[in-house]
Formats: sequence, C-alpha cells, structure tokens
Amino acid sequence: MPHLPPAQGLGFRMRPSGGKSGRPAARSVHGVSEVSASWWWWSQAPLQLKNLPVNSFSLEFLTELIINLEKLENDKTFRGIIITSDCPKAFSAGVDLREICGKNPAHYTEYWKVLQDLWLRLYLSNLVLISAINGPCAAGGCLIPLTSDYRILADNPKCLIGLNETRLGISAPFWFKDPLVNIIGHRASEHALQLGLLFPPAEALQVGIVDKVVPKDQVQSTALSVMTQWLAIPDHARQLTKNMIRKPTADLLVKHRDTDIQNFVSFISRDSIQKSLQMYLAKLKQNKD
Ligand SMILES: CCCCC/C=C\CCCC/C=C/C(=O)SCCNC(=O)CCNC(=O)[C@H](O)C(C)(C)COP(=O)(O)OP(=O)(O)OC[C@H]1O[C@@H](n2cnc3c(N)ncnc32)[C@H](O)[C@@H]1OP(=O)(O)O
Repeated sequence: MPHLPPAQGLGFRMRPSGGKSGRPAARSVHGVSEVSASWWWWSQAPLQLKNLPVNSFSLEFLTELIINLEKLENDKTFRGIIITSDCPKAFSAGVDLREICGKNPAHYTEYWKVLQDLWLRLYLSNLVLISAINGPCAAGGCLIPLTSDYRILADNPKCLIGLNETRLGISAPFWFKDPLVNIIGHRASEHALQLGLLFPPAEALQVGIVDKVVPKDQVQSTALSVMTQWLAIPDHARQLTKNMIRKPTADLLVKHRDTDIQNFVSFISRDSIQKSLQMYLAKLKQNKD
C-alpha cells in the first residue's frame, strides 16, 4: 500500500486504518463479529485531501489525485475509500480559478481533460466511495461527493454544499448536472442549478444532496460505520449493479468528451467570462480582509 506523506501544501494521506502497524489490535472475544470487523477494517482506505488552503483543483493536485486513486483501485487489498479533507477551511473549493483565468487555450484544454479523467475514474470506480464532508464544497468542490456512493456532511453552518456556478456567471457542465439529477431528481436540480444554490446542512439533507448530517466530530466514525454496511455486500454483485446504474450517465461524457472540451475552451476564453472570473477571484481575496 503506498504511504505518501503529505508535502507542505499539496498531498494526500492514504493509509489502511488501524494501529501503529496498520493492523487493528487483536481481540479475543465477539466471535464472528470480530472476524467481520477486522475484515472490513482492513478493506477500506482513508484518503485525506490536502492542497492548502482550500483543496482547490490545481492541475498538479488533480493529477496526483488520479494517480493515487488508480493505485488504490489496483490494490486488491482495498474495497472502499473514505474521502475527507485535511484542510481546515474546506472540503474542496472546486476548480482552481487560477487554472481557468488568464491562461491559454492549450492549458484550458489540458486542464478540462484531466478534470474529466478524474470524474470518470470516480464515477465508475469499482470501490465503495464515501465522502466524509467536513468543510464547505461549492461547484467543482462537489465533484467528489457527487461521484461518491454515499455522502456524510458535518453539521456546521459553514459546510455549504451545491453547484453554485451560475452565481459565478458560468454554467455547470452536463457531467456535474447529471449526477445531481440522479441524486436529487429533475425538479430539485432545475431549481438548485439555475439559482446556484448552496445548501446548509439541514437543507442539504432535506433535498437529498447528502445522505446523512452528523456533528463534525462524528463524520469519520459515521463514515466507517456506513462503510461496514456497504462492504457487507459481495463486491461483484455491488460492482455490477453500480456499473449498470451509472454507465449510461458516464457514457454521455465518454461520447461527448471532445465537444465538451471545445465548448469549455471557447466559453472560458471569452473576455466577458474571464472578466467575471477575475472579479470573483478578487472578491474572494478582498473578503478575507
Ligand atoms: C457552454 C459550455 C459550458 C461549458 C462549461 C463552462 C464553464 C465551466 C465552469 C467550470 C465549473 C467550475 C467549477 C468551479 O469549481 S469554480 C470554483 C467554485 N468555487 C467556489 O466558488 C468556492 C470559492 N471559495 C470560497 O467560497 C471560500 O474560499 C471557502 C472555500 C468557503 C473558504 O473560505 P475562507 O475560509 O474564508 O477562506 P478564503 O476565502 O480566505 O480562501 C483562502 C484562499 O483560497 C483562495 N481560494 C478560494 N477558493 C479558490 C478557488 N476556487 N480557486 C483558487 N483560489 C481559491 C482564496 O482566494 C484565498 O486566497 P488568498 O489566501 O491568496 O487570499
């Protein structure tokens, strides 16, 4: 299992759960439940995102994330991943605005392709993916939660979640919209997407964009307990079912990838869009002071 110490700013922590050796302490009681507890415990890997300050998707961060997911996917020890943030300010702030502001079309093309790659890898992952959302996640920051199998949100008013692209003067791509529709339904998505709604925890639960809301200090333990339920299902049956349900949505992106890249590049290269993104970025910096 790769054990990657996080760098100062950028990195991922991935480790099998357990004690110092990674192995849970042996206990002699509880019979069958002891066996099954060790079995699922070993089968899941926590993946902690750390791209300070807000886990925005820089090209470098996306690339590292894809490499690490591929390693986990190929390591047959693991059957599930709990994805959480190791940045106190956010689960993820989504697309790194510096990647889509003031660069050239070749850069935008490369960036969008890598973002699509990440989406495809997550959406069609054979692993059980649980998002343990311990901070705000807006727009592209919802990419990981919306491609996960289960979402747990910390009950904190700062933990807003949603596709707020329209508020930035941009439109969410169809492959962000489709999983949202699959999760919360057509009418609720129309409403949420057009108004660029960011849901606080209680509303997020009500609309169904998350499956559970728990106090922040219980997000991880709840994720572990949910993972136990999911790992109780035989992999082959669950994977076939997941693929059957998700493939039609994923195929849309596979089929329209190039057109989607062209649309993105021409849209993002417009002067008016560049101006509004720059203003948004400047506003984010101002708000800090
Ligand atoms: C017709 C065809 C259509 C095709 C498609 C066309 C277009 C596609 C659109 C692409 C989809 C875009 C998706 C996106 O993800 S856009 C980004 C959306 N993200 C956000 O709106 C979140 C913005 N950030 C925040 O709201 C807050 O930063 C926070 C995450 C809630 C944290 O707040 P706080 O604790 O107060 O921290 P600061 O605001 O002070 O932020 C710390 C520093 O981080 C910088 N920052 C924040 N977000 C981003 C970002 N997304 N990219 C780059 N940098 C970011 C922020 O400026 C601060 O920087 P500083 O320390 O240098 O001032």
